[in-house]
Amino acid sequence: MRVWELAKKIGVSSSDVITILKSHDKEKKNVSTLSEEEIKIVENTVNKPKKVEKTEEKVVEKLVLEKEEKKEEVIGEKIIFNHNKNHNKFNKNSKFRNDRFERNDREFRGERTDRPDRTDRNDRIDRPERNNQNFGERKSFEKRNNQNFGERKPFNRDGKEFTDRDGNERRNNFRNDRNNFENKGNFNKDNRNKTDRPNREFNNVERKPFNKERRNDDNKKISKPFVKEEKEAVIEIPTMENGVKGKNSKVKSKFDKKKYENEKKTKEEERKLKELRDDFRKEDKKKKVKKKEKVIKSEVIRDEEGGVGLVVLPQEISIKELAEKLGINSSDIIKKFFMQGKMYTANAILTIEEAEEIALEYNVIVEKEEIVEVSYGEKYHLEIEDKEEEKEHRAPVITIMGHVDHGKTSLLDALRHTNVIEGEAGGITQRIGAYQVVWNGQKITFIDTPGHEAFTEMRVRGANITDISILIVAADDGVKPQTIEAISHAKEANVPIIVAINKIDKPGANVMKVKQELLEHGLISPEWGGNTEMVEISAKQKLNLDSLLETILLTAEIMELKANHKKRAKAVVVESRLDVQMGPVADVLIQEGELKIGDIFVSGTSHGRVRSMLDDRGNKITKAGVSQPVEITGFNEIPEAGDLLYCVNNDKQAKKIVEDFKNEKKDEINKKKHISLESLSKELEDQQLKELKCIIRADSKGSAEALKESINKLSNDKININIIQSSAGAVTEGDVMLAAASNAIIIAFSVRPTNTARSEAEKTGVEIRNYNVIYHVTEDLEKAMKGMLDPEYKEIYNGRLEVKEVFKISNVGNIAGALVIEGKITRQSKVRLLRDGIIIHEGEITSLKRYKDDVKEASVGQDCGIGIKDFNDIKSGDIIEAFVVEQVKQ
Ligand SMILES: Nc1nc2c(ncn2[C@@H]2O[C@H](COP(=O)(O)OP(=O)(O)OP(=O)(O)O)[C@@H](O)[C@H]2O)c(=O)[nH]1
Repeated sequence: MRVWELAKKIGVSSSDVITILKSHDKEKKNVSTLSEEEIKIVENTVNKPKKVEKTEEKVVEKLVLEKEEKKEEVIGEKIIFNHNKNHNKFNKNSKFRNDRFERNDREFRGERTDRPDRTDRNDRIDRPERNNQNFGERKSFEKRNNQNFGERKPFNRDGKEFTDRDGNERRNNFRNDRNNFENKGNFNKDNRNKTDRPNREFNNVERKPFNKERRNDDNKKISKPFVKEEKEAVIEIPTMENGVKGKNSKVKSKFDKKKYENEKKTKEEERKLKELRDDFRKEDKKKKVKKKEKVIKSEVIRDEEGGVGLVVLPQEISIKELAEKLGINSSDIIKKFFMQGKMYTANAILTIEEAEEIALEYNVIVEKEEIVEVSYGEKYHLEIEDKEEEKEHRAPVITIMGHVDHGKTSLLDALRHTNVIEGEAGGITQRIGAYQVVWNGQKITFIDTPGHEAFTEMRVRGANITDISILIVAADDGVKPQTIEAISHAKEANVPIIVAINKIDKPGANVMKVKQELLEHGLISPEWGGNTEMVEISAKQKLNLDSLLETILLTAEIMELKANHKKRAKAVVVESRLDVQMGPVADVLIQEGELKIGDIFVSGTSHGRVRSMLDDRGNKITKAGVSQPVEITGFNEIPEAGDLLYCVNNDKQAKKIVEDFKNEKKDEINKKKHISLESLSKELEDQQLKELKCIIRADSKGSAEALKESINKLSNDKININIIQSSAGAVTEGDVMLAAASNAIIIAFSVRPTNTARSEAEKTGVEIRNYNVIYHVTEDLEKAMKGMLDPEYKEIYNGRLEVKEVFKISNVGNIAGALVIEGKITRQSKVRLLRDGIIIHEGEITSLKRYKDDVKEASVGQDCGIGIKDFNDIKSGDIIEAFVVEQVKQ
């Protein structure tokens, strides 16, 4: 007979049989065949408890009586001994067993069962034996019945004592448990009464929950708390034969009591701990405040106790911050302002003057914080400083500048072909924004964006990429306005100039004349004792190009141009565009390190990963070194020319930098203030400015010179006035760019800016001051230098109109038939009549009509007729600038 067969026969579980045999040192499995002797052992063991059971029942009855007296509830025990199959709806003995049989059966058939861990159950399984012998090991059952049951947890015999102490709660728990249990559907109610046990009188309706509880013993899918209770039950509760346990209920009662006490204790402890913590926090806070105060006080530097203090403050500060810095209460400051009739909150922002006023009341002098401009690279720790020994020679980077038609493009093209390897028909196929030539084994990089505007635009963006500037002057034309501009730009950028006197092949070429003119602008050739190299060339005929290249290399050698070739790359965007197929494309010039395919980078507001790389000849390459121009793709958006490109560690870092930079940029645009005459006095006061840079534009060369002389005389030991450019003609975009890059103001003498120059000035915040009397210019500058320039009136630009036709009307005069090309003109507008950017007349309008009607204003795109007061010299093509003058509120 096998174990499971015997178990089935005698009505116990196989595990019980195994356990019984185990206690007799016989290791058996469910399918093991049993000997006669083993069967007997099992049968004897199983039969014995019946007697005990009776004894137990008696004991239980006795205990129940005791329990009634003590009114202590015990939940499980009743059910343990509940053998009344008639009323025990939740009798789980049978269910328990049947389940087991069923499981054993399934197990035997090799089916998966949710059999719980047997090791956990062994204690329970050997119950029959325990009833006879093993209880004694722990505590003799008899002894317990007589003495110890009460000590532990006597039964609640009537099952109604759930109302004592935590009884209600417990009952609820049971209800909940029951619900939970039933919901899980683990309990087979149909089997509940399938027990052949006699004398189950203990059952009553109230005990249902207990039975349910007990069912959990077998149910391993029960919630955690249940399992926990079950475990405790295993230790504490005496059990009957065939694995029926009432311990769960008993333990439940014990557990609940303990739980209650524990909970109470824990809550009490928690409360105390919380109180303690709060106290501690309060103290900590106090300490912190004290500590803070100490720090705050230390911000005011005093020579001696009670002496005058000094504090450094930013341009704008909140009351709260000021109070902290002064080591006082913000409410004190608020009160002071309140007394002055100003209602401020602690977060109100004060001007430096207001802060100074407050500080003085506390005997503290304010020093204004110096604003240190941090570059993009420095801000995000992208600039890596190199040790001298890490740096190696690098190729020079050259820009060509000069007056229109003096041969910039011709020279760039000529130079481009100087190193075309023989047989390379067609020369360089890919034209990118820069290229490299090799001369005498040395590389020279040329930036292929001629013109000083491009050069300055890069400078405005903080990219000073040019090492040497080539100033091209046509020998047959001499120094022209743009030549002068180019000189100013190069000088301002502190870039050495090499003059290329071009077109020497032309019959009218006069090199001497050119050199003389250049001398006037501070460029003196070495033969005349100066240090500006001058090479006579012909770009068209490729004459003397080699000597130009040699001069470049020589100058570069003197400059000792070096860079670290081995670190992560830093580059500058020379040109950018959107390619339909490749997306954003940029021509970049490597300035440091090595750029490789796959490198992750940031560049201004864009970022990306180098997807493809082409050299200046259109060859696909995988890496590029210092001074090498390459075309790369992989940007998420088009970068701007002049943006610096830095390789970073990962995509995450790149995104973060760009996000930060975008936000910063927004703020900067709002904050960035360019120098103006009004701000001059303030900046002088703050000692932030030692030099005022001016760009002069006048209606004639003569007036420009006269103005330059008058202004130069104004320089004193406190401030130097530096005229970085002075020429005739309308204010150009280039002037504005130069002013923006150099923090200069533009003095427009009887001239006006071009449309693009005006919008650029608006964008960059460059001040263009309009004058038509030299005396007024010097007067304003003097006042500004003394800090006495109080602007009373401010000009507000309205719009521009182009004169299309002029109508002569008798008794009225000339009327301009004009089209509003920008903004608007109103009846109140003042006007300036401009011809070639030069102010011909400034005055008021007498009439503003559309068709035959008088109108208040005419907007962009509309035609109108304008009569100008006391002025008839209107010509077709003239520009009328409309503006209003407003008084500045003091
Ligand atoms: N004879 C002669 N003509 C030249 C020389 N270099 C340039 N040219 C001519 O001068 C004209 C203008 O030359 P570009 O190279 O276009 O001048 P640029 O300075 O680039 O002109 P922009 O791009 O308009 O500013 C062209 O017709 C050239 O052929 C030269 O060395 N000799």
